[in-house]
Amino acid sequence: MRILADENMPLVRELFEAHGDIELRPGRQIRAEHLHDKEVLLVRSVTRVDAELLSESALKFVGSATIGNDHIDRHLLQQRGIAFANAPGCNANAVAEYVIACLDEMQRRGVFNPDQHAIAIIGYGNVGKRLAQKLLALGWSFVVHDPPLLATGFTDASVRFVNKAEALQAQVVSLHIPLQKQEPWSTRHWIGEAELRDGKFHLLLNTCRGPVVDNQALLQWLHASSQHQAVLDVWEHEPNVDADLLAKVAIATPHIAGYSLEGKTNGSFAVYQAFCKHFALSADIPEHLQLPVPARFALPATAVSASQINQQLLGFLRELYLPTQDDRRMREALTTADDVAVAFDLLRKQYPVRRELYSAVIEASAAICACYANMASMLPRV
Ligand SMILES: NC(=O)c1ccc[n+]([C@@H]2O[C@H](COP(=O)([O-])OP(=O)(O)OC[C@H]3O[C@@H](n4cnc5c(N)ncnc54)[C@H](O)[C@@H]3O)[C@@H](O)[C@H]2O)c1
Ligand SMILES: O=C(O)[C@H](O)[C@H](O)COP(=O)(O)O
Repeated sequence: MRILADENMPLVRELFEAHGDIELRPGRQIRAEHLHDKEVLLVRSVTRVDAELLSESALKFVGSATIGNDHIDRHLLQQRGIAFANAPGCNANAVAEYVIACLDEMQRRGVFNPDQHAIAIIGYGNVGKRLAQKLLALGWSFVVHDPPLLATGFTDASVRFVNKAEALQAQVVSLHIPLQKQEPWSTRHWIGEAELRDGKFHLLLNTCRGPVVDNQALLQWLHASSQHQAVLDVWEHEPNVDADLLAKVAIATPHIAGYSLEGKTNGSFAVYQAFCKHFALSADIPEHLQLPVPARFALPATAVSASQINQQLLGFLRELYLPTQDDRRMREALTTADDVAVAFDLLRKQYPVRRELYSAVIEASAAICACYANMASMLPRV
């Protein structure tokens, strides 16, 4: 079998080489002429899989090691009888930890106060649910907006669902919806001039897709008041980041919210398992490719109240991940770059190893475990 894969897919060679010849290329440079002799294409979000790319191909399987699918023409794949798999949920915990880490930083800067501010989670899918679990565990108040999910009959008594207007009355809005065109749930410029004018939120976090927010309207909103703050991991017209917007954003990162080692590796594993299923191959993942535990933390026996434990947990998260380091690297790289797009992609390609608190081991006394049973999502292996 001949396989073409994005070079930024971790473990791709180790996983797939037993099943065929693998050629690796930078995702943005994958072209139709590279596919004429391939049966399998493995991509990330930067490769548009459309009629132009598939014009010379006889592909049988396309895999995307991502949650988002907006770069894939799935209708076309279906028409052409090409199997497709992505990696739902692979980096959901990474994104949720990124959002908590950013809120923690905004709390430190006095922009976010969990005792006074509510967070609106927009989109209650894999990421939104993970984030909600962590907010519940931390005791930070939030509401949820996801009408397409409610339209399926979904219920969840642990959260409060609100309509869009009500969601935008929250002080903080965090976006976790797909970029999609289909009405009635189209999400391009879901936050635009009207939402920025009529909403009450003063802090906007976008970790889903750049075009979900009208970036020019956002820039004007940021100029209008120093109270208005934004955390952007994704950008309209990525990798061409607008320099004025970059300068005004509180925390800026190069589309890495999901780039924990776990998040990226899970993406490769999920695509590998779907590939094996499709071609009826054994899908065992060798033990030596499983990730080691990233860290062991101990909760002091003196931390008995919920707020003391929360502070400890946020401290552990800070030890594993500080979004301010990504922010600094991005500003340094982009403000000195001859070519912003190249610099943006290089930051992503050379992203340092980042591990999740979720896969750390946290030691705690039996009393804390009993009192904190509800913190399962923050304390996975007490
Ligand atoms: N920055 C990153 O690194 C990163 C990582 C992972 C995912 N993402 C993005 O985040 C998005 C969400 O991820 P997920 O895993 O939670 O996806 P998901 O598919 O599990 O959930 C998306 C949720 O959004 C809801 N939704 C769809 N349209 C909506 C609308 N118009 N209004 C309100 N809700 C709507 C859906 O009903 C669904 O529940 C992905 O599509 C991807 O684009 C970004
Ligand atoms: O949708 C996702 O899973 C992420 O946004 C995406 O995977 C980011 O990383 P990329 O595929 O661009 O490397």
